[in-house]
Amino acid sequence: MRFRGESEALTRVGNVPDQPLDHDVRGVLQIAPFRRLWISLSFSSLGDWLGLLAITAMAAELTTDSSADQNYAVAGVFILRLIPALLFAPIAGVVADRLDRRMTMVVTDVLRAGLFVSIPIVGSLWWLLVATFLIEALSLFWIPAKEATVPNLVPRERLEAANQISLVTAYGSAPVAAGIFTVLSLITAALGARFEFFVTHPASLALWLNAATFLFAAATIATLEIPRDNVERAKAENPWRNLVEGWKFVAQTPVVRGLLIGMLGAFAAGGTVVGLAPTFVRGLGAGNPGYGLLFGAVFVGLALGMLLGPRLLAGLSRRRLFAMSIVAAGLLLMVIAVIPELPVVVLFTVALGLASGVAWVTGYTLIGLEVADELRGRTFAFVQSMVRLTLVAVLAASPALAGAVGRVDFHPTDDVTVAYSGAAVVFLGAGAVAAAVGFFSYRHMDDRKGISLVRDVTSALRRETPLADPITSGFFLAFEGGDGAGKSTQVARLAEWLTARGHEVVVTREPGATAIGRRLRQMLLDTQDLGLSPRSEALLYAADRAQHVEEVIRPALERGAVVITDRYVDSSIAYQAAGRALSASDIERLSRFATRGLMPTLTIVLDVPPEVAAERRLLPPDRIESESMEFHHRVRQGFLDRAARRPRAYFVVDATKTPTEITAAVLQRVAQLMDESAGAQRPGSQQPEGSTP
Ligand SMILES: Nc1ncnc2c1ncn2[C@@H]1O[C@H](COP(=O)(O)OP(=O)(O)O)[C@@H](O)[C@H]1O
Ligand SMILES: Cc1cn([C@H]2C[C@H](O)[C@@H](COP(=O)(O)OP(=O)(O)O)O2)c(=O)[nH]c1=O
Ligand SMILES: [Mg+2]
Repeated sequence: MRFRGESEALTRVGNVPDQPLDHDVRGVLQIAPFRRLWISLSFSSLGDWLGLLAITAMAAELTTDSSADQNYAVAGVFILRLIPALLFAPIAGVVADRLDRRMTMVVTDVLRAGLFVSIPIVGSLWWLLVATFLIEALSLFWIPAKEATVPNLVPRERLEAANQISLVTAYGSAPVAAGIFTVLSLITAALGARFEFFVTHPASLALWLNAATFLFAAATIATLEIPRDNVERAKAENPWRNLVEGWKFVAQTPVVRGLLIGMLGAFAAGGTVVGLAPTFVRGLGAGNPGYGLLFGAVFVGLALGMLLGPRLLAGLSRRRLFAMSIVAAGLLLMVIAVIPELPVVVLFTVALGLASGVAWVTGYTLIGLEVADELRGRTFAFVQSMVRLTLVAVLAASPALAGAVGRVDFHPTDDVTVAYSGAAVVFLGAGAVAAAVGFFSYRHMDDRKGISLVRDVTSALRRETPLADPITSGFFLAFEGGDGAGKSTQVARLAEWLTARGHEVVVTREPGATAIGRRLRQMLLDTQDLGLSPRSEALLYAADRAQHVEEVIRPALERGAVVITDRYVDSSIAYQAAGRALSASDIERLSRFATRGLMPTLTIVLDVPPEVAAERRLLPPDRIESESMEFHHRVRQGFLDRAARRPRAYFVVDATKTPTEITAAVLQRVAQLMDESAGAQRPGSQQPEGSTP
């Protein structure tokens, strides 16, 4: 069963955004409503960190008996912060989608402020734990409401910049909070001389300041207008159905599933690193300073990745970028595990942080771009709860696993021994898992199947227009060969056969299939010598082709038609590159620019010696036909070389045979191709029933 509104629930952008993503940070902050949300977010994240510091400090103070008890109290705080996610996240998602998101944020902020104020006043450990649990539960309602709101305030092309700012602010406020906490501790000490209360409750100031940040955040949000789409749809059903619908959506939508799996892989690996970093560093023979260095490296990398990564690869499909960065993070973790040298480890850790930062930002952006408003809250809530669940599981399991593995000695040669700690071995495994998961997620949601990743990445780095989305419907066949090889004859026969089999067939040619193209054709084939230079000739053919693809070929393929073109890119390679001796790679680049990378499924080359072809000619020769025999020999070789390089995409026929023989060979090959692709369940391909031979 498919999810009811899948096509509407996904707001499809296409992987190559129509408008390039705009990473101008100042620009996005000029959007007043987003700026207000961001200010509020900055204050509440500052408050969050401050609260975490204050609460853990207070938990330790309230349990003065023994250091073991203190550890338990602190661990208890962490566990209490994670548990609500499991219980409430799904409900929080439904709330974020059904209710007014602004009200949700304001109410949760005010309630959190109240709880923070109450902690030092009640002053007991049990209340501290209860309040922590409640605060975390409230945050769970606040987060999906906030995440789902960002795409409503910011135009799509600025969404990624908005996410970058939000994430960097959320994590960047941690050191600021630590600084404030230290200052507050000093003030508290001074106040303690006059008021007994501050001696017994040293974390109170931090908690109250924290409460103030939440009140401020609430006041800021209260003034915000949040436009919503389609809330009515979510409200039309009962909450229970909303919940089930949210789960189904996540489980049945490939992008979201791929995203979730990728994020879980990344967080599992990340959790392992956090949990085992101290042991791992000890295994390297580096103590606390090494640990600090490694932590710093992760944060520097994360910040770099969040800020620079998306900009560096602005033109790349976000789905590809997301999965790729998770694979990279996994591989980097494996490298870190096997090289037991601190400087190398630190360097790779920066890279690891970078890859994770990119994955994080793009993951959020993808949800914002591709999930429709009324399901977004539930999607974010789901991601949140799964991430936390994974973290708890991994944090609990990885130390035990590392202990069970123990030290492993590796002997590259007889007299050399490299010792690996259990932590290193677990890192290796976690890295492999993350890489595999990233690869799986890539396969799952790749939206540019058929376009090489390397190609996409290089053109993104070079700031070239990315190749267009691959065509997944219709069939694209090209006939190539010298003048008089018999192309027009064969095109007509193939078209007739395909039409008889029930296909919509579009027959077209180059140059001159469009109004612009016909004018270009006149210039190109005029026998009167206008002194056209080879480069300008190449550009005119490319201009004709660009118009041809845009006006004729792409629309027909999108309808699911079979397009047969008499000449295409290979003619330019053969005539302009091989014939006119221009650079083949220049011509190739020019053609890619003109076609945005659209290539035929199959190219049929009719191969004939130019002398034979010239004898078939009935009309007087045009400008190109008038070229020398050497020229036409080079052209012929140009076609054959090209076909030899990618034999699977070409079918070379000896065109000295009779037309009937050639047709038979061509029909057989085309029928085979269509059967193959019908077997491969190519979406949209027209395969009328009863037409298989
Ligand atoms: N296999 C063949 N053997 C002999 N003559 C052919 C063959 N195919 C086509 N012809 C003839 O050669 C001439 C050029 O054919 P055409 O299909 O227009 O070639 P192209 O489109 O490649 O220039 C036409 O007069 C056509 O009837
Ligand atoms: C499409 C294309 C054609 N040409 C030349 C080849 C042909 O001589 C001419 C097109 O003429 P046309 O009469 O359409 O071809 P044919 O004689 O094979 O039926 O343009 C190029 O040089 N470069 C190209 O990219
Ligand atoms: Mg022809």
